Amino acid sequence: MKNLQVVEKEFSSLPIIDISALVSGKGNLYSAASQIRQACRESGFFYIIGHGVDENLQQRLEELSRQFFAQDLETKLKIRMALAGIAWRGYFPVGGELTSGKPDLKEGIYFGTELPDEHPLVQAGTPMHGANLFPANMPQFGETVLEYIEAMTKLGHTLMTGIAMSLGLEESYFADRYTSDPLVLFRIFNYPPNLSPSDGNPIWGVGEHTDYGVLTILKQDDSGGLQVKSKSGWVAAPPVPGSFVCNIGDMLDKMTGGFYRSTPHRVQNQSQNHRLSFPFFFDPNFDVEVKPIELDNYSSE
Ligand SMILES: O=C(O)CCC(=O)C(=O)O
Ligand SMILES: [Fe+2]
Repeated sequence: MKNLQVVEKEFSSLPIIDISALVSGKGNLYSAASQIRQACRESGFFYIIGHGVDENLQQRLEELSRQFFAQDLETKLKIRMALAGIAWRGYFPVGGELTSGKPDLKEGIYFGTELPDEHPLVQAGTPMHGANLFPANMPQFGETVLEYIEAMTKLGHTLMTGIAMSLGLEESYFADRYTSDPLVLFRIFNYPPNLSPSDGNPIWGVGEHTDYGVLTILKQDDSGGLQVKSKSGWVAAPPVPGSFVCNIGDMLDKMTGGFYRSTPHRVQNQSQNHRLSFPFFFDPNFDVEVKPIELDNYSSE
């Protein structure tokens, strides 16, 4: 999370970019790349459509997630984060996660690439590497999460080719240097309906923050509540059917010397329902050192 005092840019909405050419490798790849460039310069946020991620898989994931969170706390705590140690996986209850020191109004589960105990990195005690904690009473949940992680990892690689092209770099720039074995973090959050406090201070589902990594790809349900910080105020990022919301994290902001923006955002569930969201964080290989990207076209739009 970067220093939030950076100069914000003005924007009033987030663009919707059709990335089907990047996914298929056919058609006008440069049009998608130039739209990505503009979005990353302006707000660091954009919707994608034409991504090809199976709708049925997404529905199954959402349904199973609702079933998981609807269980009593004791059952959910059977996969609590403390049981996974440094692998950093499992369930945390409402109030169990803080943003800038304040508890968020959400519960959630952390997942990552599934690695068996015998894997050398797990044996070596590498942080964030290990087996997932899946609920034993819902066998389909684990399978579906792994299928989704696979689909999103593929999408992450595709988007990184688009981002490379958008910077005028060769398509494989990130794959060659940084993301051949990406660190992926997948979270599922459940934001309870927001019971407005009597003192008038809003309770945030997630307080204002920027994302740490390179790229975040977010699936959200139809509740709404995500807001992105523009110079003159907060811009809503409401659900758009069939889309994901993508945003740039601090690492890519740093790598481009701030040319691409890691923009503060926050969540408040103002609906009467439980809001589910599914952020997928696509980050560089765990042991790689991230360096500035030398570009000669930083100044041109
Ligand atoms: O739930 C959301 O819509 C966004 C969550 C988020 O910003 C994050 O996990 O970094
Ligand atoms: Fe975020």
